[in-house]
Amino acid sequence: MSTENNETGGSLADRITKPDEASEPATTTTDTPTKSSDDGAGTALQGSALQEPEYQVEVKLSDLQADPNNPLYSVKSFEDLGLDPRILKGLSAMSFRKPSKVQERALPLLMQNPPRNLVGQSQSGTGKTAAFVLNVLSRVDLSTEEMQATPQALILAPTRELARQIVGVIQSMGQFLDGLSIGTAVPADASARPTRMTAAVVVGTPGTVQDMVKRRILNPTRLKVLVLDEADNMLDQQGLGDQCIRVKAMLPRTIQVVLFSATFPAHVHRYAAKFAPDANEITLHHEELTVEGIKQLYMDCNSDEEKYSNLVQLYGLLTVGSSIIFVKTRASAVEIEKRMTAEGHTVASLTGGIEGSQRDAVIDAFRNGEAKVLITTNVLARGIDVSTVSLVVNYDIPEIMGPNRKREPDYQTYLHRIGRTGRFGRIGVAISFVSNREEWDMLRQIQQHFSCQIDRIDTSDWDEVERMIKRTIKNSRAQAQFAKPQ
Ligand SMILES: Nc1ncnc2c1ncn2[C@@H]1O[C@H](COP(=O)(O)OP(=O)(O)OP(=O)(O)O)[C@@H](O)[C@H]1O
Repeated sequence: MSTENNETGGSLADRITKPDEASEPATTTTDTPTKSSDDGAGTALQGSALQEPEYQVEVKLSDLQADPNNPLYSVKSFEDLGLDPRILKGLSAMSFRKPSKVQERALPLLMQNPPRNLVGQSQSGTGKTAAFVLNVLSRVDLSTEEMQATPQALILAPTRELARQIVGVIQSMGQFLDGLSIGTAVPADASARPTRMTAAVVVGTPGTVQDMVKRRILNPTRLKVLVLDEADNMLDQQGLGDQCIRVKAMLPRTIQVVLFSATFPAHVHRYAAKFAPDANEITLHHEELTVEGIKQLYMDCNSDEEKYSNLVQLYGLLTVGSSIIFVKTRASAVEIEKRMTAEGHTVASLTGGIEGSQRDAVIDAFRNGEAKVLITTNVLARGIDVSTVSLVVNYDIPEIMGPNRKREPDYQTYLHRIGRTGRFGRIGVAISFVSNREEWDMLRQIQQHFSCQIDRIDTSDWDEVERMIKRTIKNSRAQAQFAKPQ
């Protein structure tokens, strides 16, 4: 086991656009599991099966899961992991046939008694959510009505979109557990009134949860599991980190602390070890972090205006599946959306600047395929799982301000952004736009840091660009169809 080295330090304040506001009133919706929902990876998987026949993923998956070098590989079955039969039924309903590597390794460590803390790392899209959700569902006591209404597990995520997605996964996985209710604690619209949290599993953003505990509408005394998803971001980002520490200070001392992320830069890893003392660890080298199924490309643009015209040229390709365009600021997301819409293209945008219910409507439309091109900031860089995303565009290279106010690549965010495609064995394309020397240097550093290849797209022949990208996206489908069971 080893940890990452040579990570850039510095504040991550710029990485996520206003993910949560402690001062905003909380929304506390409580859900009971149903066989489908409009949010969450479980649904995305079932939903995508409607658009892409299931075998296209299944056939490829079984090959990948049989390769010991693949992060999706496992020796054991879910049955071998000692899960409750009702949970196994939930997994089967979601078409989860075999655990991934991180699920196989993490679950025995998470489920051991007495409980031990865990710091777990695994590549984007390899099933970390299921790893912590299965532990949570295995540990909650639903034997009485009183316990069913008592918060026992708390899962914190950096954004409302990710919190809602995790709720969707728990609903799907726990659909056969009688009496399971799941509460969502995310910032509410100004008009909403917070209500008492009466769910066994609570998923929320740190500021809102902190606020609810303070107001005594969330009783923390019976909590036995605390999960931080995207833990490096949660602990390192200004504001979020403080909120997480304050929330933890209000919880029982014996609580099991579980931290998951695809990235744990060295300085956060040291800190994580304090937040989750004596933890078991699953870690990766940073060279191991890129996902094989994601083809990384870049495009030379001579100016900002050329970035825009290249994006418009790409529009036909962006709608082959679904696409996410990452930009640096809220203002440019809105501006590009307006401009493209005025020119007759159908695009949506989601930033931290819009109200919660509107954000929910945009992400839901993107999940169900109504909106196929989404322009966003780093607010959606992490965790979002929409299996139909085949193309990610870094309109602006993710960067942070390093020492001496020098622009430096934001390695973690690059990895999380491109990881919105190529999920759980799927193939995807990530294109980064480079419009000046500094951006070019940053891209080169990213390539060196992850020891990965980022190929140039020659934009002198757009027909060839189109053919090349389509070939890459479609190759996976062709292979899968070729192997279609008769
Ligand atoms: N064992 C499994 N079999 C089939 N599909 C799975 C399995 N585990 C997870 N998945 C699917 O894989 C996708 C990615 O999972 P998940 O969102 O948990 O990834 P992650 O590791 O948390 O990624 P990120 O680092 O980007 O947050 C989801 O659509 C999920 O439903």
